[in-house]
Amino acid sequence: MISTLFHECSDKESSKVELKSKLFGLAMNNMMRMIFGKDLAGSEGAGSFREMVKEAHSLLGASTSLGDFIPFLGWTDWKARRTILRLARRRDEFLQSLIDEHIRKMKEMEEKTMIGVLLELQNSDRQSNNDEDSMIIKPLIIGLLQAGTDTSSDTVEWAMSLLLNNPDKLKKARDEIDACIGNDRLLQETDLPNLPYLQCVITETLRLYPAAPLLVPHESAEECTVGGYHIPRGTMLLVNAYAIHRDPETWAEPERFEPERFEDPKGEGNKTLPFGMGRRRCPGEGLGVRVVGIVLGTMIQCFEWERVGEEEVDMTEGSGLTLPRAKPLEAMYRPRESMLSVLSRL
Ligand code: HEM
Repeated sequence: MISTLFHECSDKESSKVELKSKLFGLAMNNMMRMIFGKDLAGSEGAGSFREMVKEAHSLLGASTSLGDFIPFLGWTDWKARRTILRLARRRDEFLQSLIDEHIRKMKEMEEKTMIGVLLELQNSDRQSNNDEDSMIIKPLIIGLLQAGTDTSSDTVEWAMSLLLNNPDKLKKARDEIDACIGNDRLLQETDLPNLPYLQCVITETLRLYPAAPLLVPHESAEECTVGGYHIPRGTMLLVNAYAIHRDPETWAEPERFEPERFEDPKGEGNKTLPFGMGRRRCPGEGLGVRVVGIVLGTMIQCFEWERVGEEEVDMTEGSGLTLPRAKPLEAMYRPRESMLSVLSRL
């Protein structure tokens, strides 16, 4: 993405870029490379799969189904149910074609991929049959693509929006990167532990804009009491991370973007839960934090970023299972003079 941004802009003057589609494409390709060992950039399937992920997240938002709140009105959701089933079929066909292609090419492939390992396990288990395995492998991949793409890309987009509205924080993050890495090479994963302020920016972004604002709906396995409320078995439970993260009883000036609140481990400390908690906590947290750190850090390291106009970036939120921006982020950018030699080698 950095290389594309560099080659798409002019050397000296600022160019305008719409970041959402670029960031989502990057997250998607990243996951695809891990799962299938190949980059789907520009392929016909990749574009439509992106649309499918977006559509699924907007349909699966906990607040979009009336029947979840008033069960006898469940029939009013018939249209959404039909759309979800159609979407599931399309997604299934797309993934099946990738799995079939992988099986055909598997012998020639040198690198191990996640799908390769799963298919090998399938072959070594004589008890299994192909249909049953597809029923395990495909949902696993869908879960990863669904959970691991726009969560990361939306977080980078929100972080950049916040930084554009707070140029002093953007400068502070850039100064830290320059001091730690310099301008002779690109930021790498191993640099992240040495960039505490960048980490604070990410934590503060996830506090204000948690990628899954109501986490993922859970169901009580047993009858229980929570905060004095009786919860029958089988009740859908939503955790409002968004409200917890902005609770004025917990946070000083909760609406303010203040990465510094996480600098002091004894300060407001880690009272956020953007990845959930307990056994169903996000298993992709480590990967998500690294991907967001590398992408955001490299964007800050390589380019000067500015708002498109004088007015602040509009921070209106969209809806769905995840928390996208209502309008894709547009920004002005130009390569940093000091990074030109690194960028021109990409
Ligand atoms: C900034 C990035 C991310 C955020 C903020 C995030 C957040 C979350 C949250 C809030 C949950 C629900 C936890 C709960 O209900 O208690 C979740 C679940 C999940 N996440 Fe993430 N996630 C991110 C990245 C990823 C990545 C990169 C992957 C995969 C590679 C991933 C895979 C999953 C899976 C498979 C689940 C379902 C776990 C289960 O149901 O047991 N996530 N994530």
